[in-house]
This record gives sequence, structure tokens and C-alpha cells, in this order.
Amino acid sequence: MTLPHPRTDAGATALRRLLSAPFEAVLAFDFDGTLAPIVPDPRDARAHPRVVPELVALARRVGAVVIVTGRPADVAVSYGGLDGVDGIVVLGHYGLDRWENGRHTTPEPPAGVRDVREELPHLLERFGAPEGTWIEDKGHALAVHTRRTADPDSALELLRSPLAALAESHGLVVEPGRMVVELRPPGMDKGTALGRFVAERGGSTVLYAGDDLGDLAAFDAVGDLRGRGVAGLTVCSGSTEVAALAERADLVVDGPDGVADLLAELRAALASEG
Ligand SMILES: O=P(O)(O)OC[C@H]1O[C@H](O[C@H]2O[C@H](CO)[C@@H](O)[C@H](O)[C@H]2O)[C@H](O)[C@@H](O)[C@@H]1O
Repeated sequence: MTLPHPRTDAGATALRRLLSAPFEAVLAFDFDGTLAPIVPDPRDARAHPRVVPELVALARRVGAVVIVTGRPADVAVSYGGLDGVDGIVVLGHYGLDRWENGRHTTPEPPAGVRDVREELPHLLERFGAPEGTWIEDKGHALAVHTRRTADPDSALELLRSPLAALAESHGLVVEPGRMVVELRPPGMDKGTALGRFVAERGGSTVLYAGDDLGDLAAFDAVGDLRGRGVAGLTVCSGSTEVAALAERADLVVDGPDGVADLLAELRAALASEG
């Protein structure tokens, strides 16, 4: 079992530093598509079976393990079985809420979310959203999924601008993703969440792994952190659905299976370093 080689010098430097000073490292992961395989119904998403055991082992050997997700933090904990990982922190809703040591802290949702909740079904009907279009109500955000329609890409195209207009009229922003458009509060993204977390923990290395467009902000944050002396390694959990992340990553692995392999390789490498 050998660790893969990052294709950039910056990534290789970060991996070396992670292995030589693991207690100064922050390991950060997206949830869906990275730790959890993509499934048709978002309510069925669960962590890859090898992920939690590997995170449990890694959490004992690194500075911090953090999940940065578009899910509500408590939902990611429950779907992922993440409460089994000692010391893990879960930043949900792109960083708006936080789960740590069994405690979930979350702000009040803005009024715009309530209004969008009311109007969204009518909008979908008015614009002829095809059968299989599904609204995920996340409390602080609403996500319109098309994965279970006959033609998910066309359904997304049909709905993209009406959803953007609805979001804007209620002070929300749209977050595009894998067969989904989310209408969510502005003012937070995965990059801000990751940057703040690394500052809070004082890490000298950060690894961030993601699979979707919302993870690009976290990749940007890794770039900013490098400018401030923090070594950074970006990992793409590769898929046929999103090319933009793979183009920017220091390392591309084969979906959640590949992420689970990487975790196992990191764990083995850290164990052999003593
Ligand atoms: O930031 P993440 O943890 O990656 O969450 C992003 C969105 O993931 C979920 O949707 C995605 O995964 C579903 C389950 O595999 C899949 O059916 C869907 O097509 C994907 O877009 C989740 O439902 C969203 O709320 C998250 O924002």
C-alpha cells in the first residue's frame, strides 16, 4: 500500500509535511461524493463502509479532522455515523452550522428561506419541472434535485434561471451542484469555513478533499493558506459529472472508493512513521 504522488510541487510538499508533522495537520473532507457514494435519493446517502474506521484511526494521529458539507451538520453526522470519530468537527450548511462533541449549534434561518419554501412548489409546477424533480428541505436552505428525472441535465437547465430569480428575490443565493440547485443564505462558503477552522486550530498543513463545485471555494482557501505559509494538498474525488475540480486538484482519486484507499494509505504511512 503506497501513497499516490501529487502532481504538483505544492501538493507534494504538503504531503511530506503532513507525514513529518501530523499533529499540525488538518484533514478536511466534503461528505456527499467524497466520503459517501452518490446515490439517487439523498436520504439514502451513507458513508463509504471503510471511511469511518479509517477516520477513527487517523483522528488519533493528526491535529484535526473536519467535515465541511452542504448538508445540515447533524444530518451529515447521522448519515455518516461520524459521531464514532473522536474529536471530529462537522461544519454544515457550507459553514453556517457546527457539530462538535455531540453539540449542534445553528443560527436562525433567514426569512427568505420560509418564503422560498412556500413559493418553490408553485414555481416548479409553473415551469413544468419533470417527474422525479424533488425538493430537499434542509431547514436553512432548499435544494432542488433532478437526478431522479428521465433527463437530469435538461431538467436542471430548464429550472436554473427561474430558481436563480426566485433566490434573488428573497435575498438567497444559488449553489449549483451534482444534479442539484440549492437556494441558500448568502455570506458563507466552504472556503471561509475551512480558512476559519484552520486558523482556529493553528494547523501548518491542510488536506482538503471534495468532489463538487461547492468545493472550489475550499480549494481557493487552500491556495490562500499556502500564501500564509500553510502547506496545502487538494484532492478531487473524481467522477464523470464534474470536471472543474479535477483540473484544479493536486491529486485525483477514483471517487469515494479512492478516498477510502487514500485514507488507508495515509493511516499506514503515519503508523510506519511511528
Ligand atoms: O457538500 P456535500 O456534503 O457534498 O453536499 C452537497 C449536496 O449533497 C447532496 O446531494 C448530492 O448527493 C446526493 C446523494 O448521493 C445525490 O442524490 C445528489 O444528486 C447530489 O447532488 C445533498 O442532498 C445536498 O443537500 C448537498 O448540498
